[in-house]
Amino acid sequence: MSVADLTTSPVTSTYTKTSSRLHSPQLSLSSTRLSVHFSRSPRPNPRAQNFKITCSVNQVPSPVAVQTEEAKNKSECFGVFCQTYDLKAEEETKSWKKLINVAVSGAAGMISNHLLFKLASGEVFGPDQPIALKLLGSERSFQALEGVAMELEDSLYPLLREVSIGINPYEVFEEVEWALLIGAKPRGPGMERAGLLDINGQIFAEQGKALNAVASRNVKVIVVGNPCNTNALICLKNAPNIPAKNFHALTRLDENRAKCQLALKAGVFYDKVSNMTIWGNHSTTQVPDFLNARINGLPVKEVIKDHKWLEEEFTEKVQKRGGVLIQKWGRSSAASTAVSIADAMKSLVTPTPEGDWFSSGVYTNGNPYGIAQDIVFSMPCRSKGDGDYELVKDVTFDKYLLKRIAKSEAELLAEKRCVAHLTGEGVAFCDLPEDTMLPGEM
Ligand SMILES: NC(=O)C1=CN([C@@H]2O[C@H](COP(=O)(O)OP(=O)(O)OC[C@H]3O[C@@H](n4cnc5c(N)ncnc54)[C@H](OP(=O)(O)O)[C@@H]3O)[C@@H](O)[C@H]2O)C=CC1
Ligand SMILES: O=C([O-])CC(=O)C(=O)O
Repeated sequence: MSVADLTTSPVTSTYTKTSSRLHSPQLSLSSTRLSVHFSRSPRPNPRAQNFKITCSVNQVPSPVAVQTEEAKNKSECFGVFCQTYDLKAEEETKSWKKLINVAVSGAAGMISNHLLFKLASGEVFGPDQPIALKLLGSERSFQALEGVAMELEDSLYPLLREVSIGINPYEVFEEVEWALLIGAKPRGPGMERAGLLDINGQIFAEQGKALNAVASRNVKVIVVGNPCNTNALICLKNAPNIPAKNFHALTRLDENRAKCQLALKAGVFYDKVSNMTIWGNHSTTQVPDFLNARINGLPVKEVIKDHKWLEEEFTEKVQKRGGVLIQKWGRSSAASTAVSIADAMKSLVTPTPEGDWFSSGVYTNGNPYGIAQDIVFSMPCRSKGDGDYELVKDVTFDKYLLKRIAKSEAELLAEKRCVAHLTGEGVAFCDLPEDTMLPGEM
């Protein structure tokens, strides 16, 4: 649609998507206004070279409404974050790093409500890293998203330089260096897991396409929305121009839960537990690895002699921790999930302590453990702090561990068959094992 079309015909579409970088006018619908944004790509400075028209739905904008001032440049900027300021000068005087763009989907949800404030405070990227938050919601949540943005305004975070809100992933993901994909439909009563895989899979297929079209070529993607491993697989398959290695499914919450349980049993503080791997799916088949984990630098089995507890109670406690919490709290883990997302990000931007590792659900191609190729599986990783990671080679396996890993692997292969229509691999065929559940399901 062109400006000429807009001036002569009523607007009927709610918003449009583009399949490539934004060369053409973009429409987006908020609850009260329709904004048309023109941007030129590539955009070295997102605050330059833009023109914005803001008009009410059903109103015909006049060409004189086209505004070119610097102050109106940021598409979808929110409130105080639309003020002009000289970030470059501040970067120089404060020795700040270059602004980093972080997109968060499901931004009006419970997990985001904790995470956004951690990100804005500098807890993840450090006190010298200014940040732009790009919040993705939907028509359903737009008003709530405005409320979230208002709370961010009122928090006066020095490092938070931009907040923008939108419902079109092709706009929100533009040039982002991190994408935290949290938004997903929760599984409701009576809903089959296959149904959840399909509904949420479609969200992640679309978001993968949008990332592929407009995000930074080296964007790091953390998928949180469940079923997160298979959603991450769908997302990366729809983003062929972004390295598959850059996609993560969040299993850090499971790692943190496992460390806590081992510390409790051993009677030590949880910072004494290291080398904790979660293998496999973020589901009740996940495998918390007590064979390679350490307490005070010693193998867990030397510290906790009750091996039956390790194999049975410990493993099940970690697998079902989310469900027990839902029973107590009436809703699923939000604060601890946000903490674990921050932990997962910090693990990628700071060097992993010597000898230790962290868990993340990552793409299996080329893995040294013999796990099936072409799925997203939680495995032990190390990072130099550059946003990238490598898989840890020096881990050992025994029969128990291999058998459990094989079960989680089989589950993920079945999930993959269920979403073949979303990964470009043909006709879906769903034969999920019956006991497959999310950690929050009991
Ligand atoms: N990997 C992990 O360790 C964990 C993963 N999770 C998962 O994270 C996700 C988000 O959890 P949480 O923030 O607590 O959930 P909330 O229900 O609070 O928020 C989820 C957001 O998802 C969005 N959404 C997208 N599509 C739909 C849809 N079809 N129906 C309803 N909402 C939709 C909504 O935002 P909008 O309307 O803006 O799209 C909503 O705000 C869930 O999938 C949950 O299972 C939770 C805990 C741990
Ligand atoms: O099942 C859920 O939505 C919650 C979840 O993932 C968890 O607590 O680990």
